[in-house]
Amino acid sequence: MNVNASFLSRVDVDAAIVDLDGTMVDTLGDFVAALRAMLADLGLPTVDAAAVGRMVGKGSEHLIHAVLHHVGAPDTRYPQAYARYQHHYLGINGRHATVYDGVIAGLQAMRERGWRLACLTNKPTAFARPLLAQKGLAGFFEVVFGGDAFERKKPDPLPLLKTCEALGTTPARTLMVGDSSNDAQAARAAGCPVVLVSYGYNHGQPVRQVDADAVVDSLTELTELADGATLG
Ligand SMILES: O=C(O)COP(=O)(O)O
Ligand SMILES: [Mg+2]
Repeated sequence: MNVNASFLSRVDVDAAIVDLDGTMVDTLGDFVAALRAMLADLGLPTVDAAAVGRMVGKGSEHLIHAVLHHVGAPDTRYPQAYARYQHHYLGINGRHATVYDGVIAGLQAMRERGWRLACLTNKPTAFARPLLAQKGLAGFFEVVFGGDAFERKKPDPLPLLKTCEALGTTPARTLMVGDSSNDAQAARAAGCPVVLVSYGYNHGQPVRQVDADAVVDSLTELTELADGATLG
């Protein structure tokens, strides 16, 4: 269950930057529904959920290019596909999505420890904010940044550095909590410690192969590690 589980009891943490899709909310159903409606509008073949799960994580633009390629459609369909996807996603946002077990209690425990909290996702801000509000998560976060908030997205370190700046914290004391190699690579490059959850989307790859400080099965497990609990 744990990789270097003791590291959190040794690291001083002032803040956490928490990823959204695959970490706090299981949004695969939303992605699948919006993409299938988009493909139907374009007269293209449908996609299965497992394939979508391997393609999410790098923002809407990447996802749509990948899906068009997956169904054998030319990339010239991209502008129309993007417009239809935006339309459908905004319409169904949150309808096929559920908060993972342990998220609310985990975020509460982080706040009780005095950690400052930011949400940083590659999801467009216009999708992320209503989703957090709808799922009762918005109130935990001082700042929320989507994939369009900065010049570059995760795995680039820029969004993490900008989020630390917004929180007024140093990267070395700001924990990244995510579900994929995007989050881990961005954290390593920014100099943030990083913990990954075991249950999200990692481009179809085993999350334990990613270079991270720890892998946890829930956000409550993460806060137990931070309290120095012995797990293993
Ligand atoms: O929308 C995506 O591509 C994934 O977003 P995430 O950064 O919250 O995992
Ligand atoms: Mg994610």
